[in-house]
Amino acid sequence: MATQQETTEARQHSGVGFVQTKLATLFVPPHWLKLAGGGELGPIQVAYETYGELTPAKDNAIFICHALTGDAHAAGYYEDDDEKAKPGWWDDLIGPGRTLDTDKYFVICANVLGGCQGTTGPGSINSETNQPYRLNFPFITVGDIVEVHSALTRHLGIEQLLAVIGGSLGGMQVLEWAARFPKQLRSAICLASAAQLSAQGIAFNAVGRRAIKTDPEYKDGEYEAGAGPRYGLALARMIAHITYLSDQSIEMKFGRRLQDHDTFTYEMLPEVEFQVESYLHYQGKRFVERFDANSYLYLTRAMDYFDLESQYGSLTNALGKTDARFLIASYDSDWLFTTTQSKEILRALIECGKHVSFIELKSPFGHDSFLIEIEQLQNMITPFLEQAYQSQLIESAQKT
Ligand SMILES: CC(=O)SCCNC(=O)CCNC(=O)[C@H](O)C(C)(C)COP(=O)(O)OP(=O)(O)OC[C@H]1O[C@@H](n2cnc3c(N)ncnc32)[C@H](O)[C@@H]1OP(=O)(O)O
Ligand SMILES: N[C@@H](CCO)C(=O)O
Repeated sequence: MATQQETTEARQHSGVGFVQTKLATLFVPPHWLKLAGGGELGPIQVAYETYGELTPAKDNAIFICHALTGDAHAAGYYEDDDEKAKPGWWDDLIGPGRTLDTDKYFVICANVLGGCQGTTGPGSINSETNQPYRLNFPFITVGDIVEVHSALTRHLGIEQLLAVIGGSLGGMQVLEWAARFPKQLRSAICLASAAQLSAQGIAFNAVGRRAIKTDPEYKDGEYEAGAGPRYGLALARMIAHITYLSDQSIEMKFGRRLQDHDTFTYEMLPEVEFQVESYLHYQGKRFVERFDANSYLYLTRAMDYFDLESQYGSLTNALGKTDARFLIASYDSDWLFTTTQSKEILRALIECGKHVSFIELKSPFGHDSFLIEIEQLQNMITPFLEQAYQSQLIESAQKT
């Protein structure tokens, strides 16, 4: 077994090595963020990480938009991580020589507005009352989330991003970014996402929220930090997690196998008989350790509200103003964000004459494939980014 020192050294020399989360304070009053749902918010603290170096021309930046429960920690390790800690959630894709090659690109990832991993959200202190916002936090939309990311990009001195990339809720942000700030991105990669959350998606979110709100520990959102509706939040995650899997992956991983015994117990307790039950309980338990219930309510609502077509009149109106090149990818086993939904985006982009590539990737892993199928992502994204990078270099050379 590796010693602590060996583990530390191995981490320091793998990928981007040790990283730190940074904080930016934006929308300092009177420059409030005007929210889509009405009202305004400020100041807003944003937790973000960067990997690689920004060029003097500030033309090599890539922004990663994370999904529902992700965070700014996309790559590397923190120096004080314990031995069991895993690297950032997309570590295999980010680093020297990797797809988001930090020898070449400056990669940014920020926690979303409304989140609970450093960016202002319902658990943050409202500077006007000195109390956590809790349910006094205003309703937010994907548009508001993108406003904050866009402001962070400008705060870092970057006028135009080489690429914006994200899966699921992250993909919604990519589309919204192209619609809202069409000139701020040169290319856009939208994975396992859609231009609107389906009715089925809203339905699952509704059940999750109900699980949280009916937990007696929810206390109308007035629970103390570190406490709260653990049972309801775990249940919400268990339900949601099923939607991130596929029938095939559940069969593959667990089938009907039993967890700790060879025959049925014919007992109601302990509750865990099958491996899949144990797995879901584990996913629920892990989730409660890292996520806040009020954030979950606000962010799932933001997803429910997302509908580019109704917001901009049509998808072509929404996506017609940008000159960005698009890469759209869906997964054949994803029943939460389907290929049909990705094709709606594709159709609109073709209709308005945009440069777009589309692929339906084959994977048994359902919606979460974009977190798991790293090799596929490498094969698809590396050349797409290289092309964006080269065309940028040519354009810059022509200008000088
Ligand atoms: C997208 C963003 O922006 S970031 C947010 C992404 N992160 C998350 O969603 C965190 C939650 N994690 C996950 O959803 C998944 O682990 C993924 C998608 C990240 C990776 O998927 P996979 O590699 O297929 O892992 P899988 O879903 O099989 O889970 C493995 C875990 O289940 C545990 N497990 C497997 N079988 C069982 C079982 N029968 N009983 C209990 N636990 C089990 C494993 O021990 C392992 O635990 P660990 O994560 O502590 O190491
Ligand atoms: N499993 C990922 C993707 C959900 O869309 C998450 O929790 O963020």
